[in-house]
Amino acid sequence: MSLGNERAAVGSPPVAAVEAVSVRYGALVALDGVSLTFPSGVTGLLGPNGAGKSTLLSLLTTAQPPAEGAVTLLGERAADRRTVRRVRERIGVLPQSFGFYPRFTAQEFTEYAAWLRKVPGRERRERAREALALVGMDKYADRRMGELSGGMLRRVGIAQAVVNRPALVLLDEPTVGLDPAQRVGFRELIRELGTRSAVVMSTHLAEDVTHTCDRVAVLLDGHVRFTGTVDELCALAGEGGTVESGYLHVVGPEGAAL
Ligand SMILES: Nc1ncnc2c1ncn2[C@@H]1O[C@H](COP(=O)(O)OP(=O)(O)OP(=O)(O)O)[C@@H](O)[C@H]1O
Repeated sequence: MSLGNERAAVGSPPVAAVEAVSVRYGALVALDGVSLTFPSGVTGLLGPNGAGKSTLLSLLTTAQPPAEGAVTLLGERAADRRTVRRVRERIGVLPQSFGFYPRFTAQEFTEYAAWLRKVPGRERRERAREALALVGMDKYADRRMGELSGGMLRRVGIAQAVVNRPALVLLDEPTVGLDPAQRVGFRELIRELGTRSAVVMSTHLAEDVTHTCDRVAVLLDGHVRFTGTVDELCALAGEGGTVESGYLHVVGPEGAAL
């Protein structure tokens, strides 16, 4: 089955980019002149609590504009409302927690997400089926959302994020609340998504990055402290370095809590 977005060729322009973006909440500076590019494959955002990961994701979802700087999505500068509306149709989002009507079945919920993303009416049912099959939830398509386990809900969360065959998928801590076996399955799923779309995911788990990501950006106090491949991050800690030791090398004692 194909979701229709082949991996971009090497050397093609990034799928998303932020340039010198700043975000403030009152006096608090959540992002301070951050520049990053997001190519195809899976990019992990690592950083301690409050580093600015969710704020950066919210810029990429177009949920909020930056106070300063530019956000470019799928080759278009997300500056005016029309452009934002257009690019939104090609983006998939799994927020940290998502609301749902508990009496909706998984199929109905996913079709509803397809409607929100402007998938044509005649295609919605099939696309929802396809997305639920991708996350291994096809056998639970008729089960009500209020009756699903936490892990099943996360799977449906991914299904709704990819139902529009997005070119860019944004996942905010997708493995939170999953048991170890579910986490392994989820990592495979995210790697699979990374072969079809550019995926950006925030996480607190070094293991998620080790097993899932091609590239990683480390944020601390609203600044980018590192960006590069996972191997490059590991190498910072010397021979035998891991994502965790590379991360600690980058953030030092002040950012030690992932
Ligand atoms: N809506 C808001 N109003 C005020 N301050 C906010 C708001 N959202 C985030 N912040 C603050 O902005 C900073 C960055 O928060 P953000 O949620 O982006 O960090 P994070 O790296 O995602 O953290 P976590 O890992 O805990 O989810 C934090 O200091 C946070 O308290």
